Amino acid sequence: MTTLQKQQLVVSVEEAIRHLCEGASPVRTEKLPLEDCVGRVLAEDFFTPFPMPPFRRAAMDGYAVRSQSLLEAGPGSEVMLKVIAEVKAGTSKEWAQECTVDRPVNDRDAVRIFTGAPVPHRYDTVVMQEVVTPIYGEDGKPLWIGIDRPHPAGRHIAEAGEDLAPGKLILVKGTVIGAKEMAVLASYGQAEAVVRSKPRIVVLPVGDELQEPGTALSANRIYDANGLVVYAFLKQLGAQVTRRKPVPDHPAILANEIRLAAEQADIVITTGGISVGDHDYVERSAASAGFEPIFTKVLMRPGTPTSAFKKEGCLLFGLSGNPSACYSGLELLVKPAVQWLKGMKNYRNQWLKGKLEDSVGKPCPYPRYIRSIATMELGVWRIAPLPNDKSGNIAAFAEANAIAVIPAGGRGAAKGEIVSFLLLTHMANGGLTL
Ligand SMILES: Nc1nc2c(c(=O)[nH]1)N[C@H]1C(S)=C(S)[C@@H](COP(=O)(O)OP(=O)(O)OC[C@H]3O[C@@H](n4cnc5c(N)ncnc54)[C@H](O)[C@@H]3O)O[C@H]1N2
Ligand code: MOO
Repeated sequence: MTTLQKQQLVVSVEEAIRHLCEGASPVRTEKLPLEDCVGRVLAEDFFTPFPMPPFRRAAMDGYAVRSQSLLEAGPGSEVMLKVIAEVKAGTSKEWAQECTVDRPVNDRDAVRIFTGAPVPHRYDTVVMQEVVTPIYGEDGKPLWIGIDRPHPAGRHIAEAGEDLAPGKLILVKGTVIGAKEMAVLASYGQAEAVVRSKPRIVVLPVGDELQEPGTALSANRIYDANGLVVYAFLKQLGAQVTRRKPVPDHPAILANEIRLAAEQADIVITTGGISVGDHDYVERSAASAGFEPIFTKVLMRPGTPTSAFKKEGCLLFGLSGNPSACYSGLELLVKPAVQWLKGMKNYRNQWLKGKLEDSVGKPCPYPRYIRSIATMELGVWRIAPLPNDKSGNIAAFAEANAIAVIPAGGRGAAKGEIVSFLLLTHMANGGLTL
């Protein structure tokens, strides 16, 4: 971190994320019914408590037989086996064993069996009913079966523990619980899981010019877009979000709002009022509310004035008021920090590589994060930069599905150059609305 002058703490995006995570710990944990754990982050490792499957079971509907009985079977020389019992899924293990107990080793017998039923110890293979010729009794049940081929031991049988041995670490803490993870937890009969609580976040849009949506727009004023942008973004990340009405450009009122928000939140996010203008009060009000700066300038454009502060267990982000810069701050900085607080092991953004479809001429002393459309063609990501991508505009970022990075320096980037990019948070690419 470079200290340019008092209170100007300049960081790169990577350094900003490191400082944010170093200064904050994952939030509280709670025990919840499994149904309420979708999208939550597991707070404890999960070790398998017993073998899976828990017993030796049939994987097909058919007949449990001894492979030895079929050694001489072949086309035209069927081996006939007597069907001595039937075992279906849910049958108690004891009953399945009892039904074949004390039979002479060489007897040619079989047990009618169904998928998921325990395989009696006597038998080492299951023959699918499609390859068996049954002779039925008066009750419609098979009395004898003819089989015209040998059958290797173990076929169509799932051995106890073949899927998972007991004591195996199968879900590590920090895993997000989705349908796949439910397969493990539910298969082991877990009714509850210990998960991280949702981070509590308060959003404070700042600016005298801002009006609430739904009111008639006065001259020279604008609607508060960022309040809802930040709210929606954080909901997609699975946070518990409260959106406040716009706060005026007034240092004492803003300091009080920040103080009140910090009492109820793990993160407070302001938008606007963070630059160098006479009426930009976020930094001063944050200090009055007892916050220490973590950084006050980020080497990125848009969103250079993005700042972060901390006070005890609370982080405060000062995002830019320009909607596109505000959104960049959310994707590049707020998202990894929120995911860290959620206790996610993969909290960092996943950067990909793609080929620029157009040159980007505008030189910039900082890395430029441009809104783009990323498409995959023949295994290669292609990045089309969107026109009119100004920090104060909304069209380009509303249309974009990616942010690509043009490296710092006077040159920009040429068409065909390989650049890093990030797919934007969206319901369709991993966001969660909870
Ligand atoms: N002399 C300088 N001026 C500026 C600099 C600079 O370095 N020197 N930096 C510029 C850059 S870069 C940015 S980004 C902006 C950031 O300004 P703030 O974060 O303080 O934001 P505001 O000035 O309050 O507002 C900027 C712009 O965004 C509109 N806005 C604000 N809040 C909302 C909202 N909730 N919804 C929609 N739009 C909003 C606001 O009306 C302004 O038009 O500073 C530059 N200035
Ligand atoms: O950093 Mo500002 O967001 O370029 O416009």
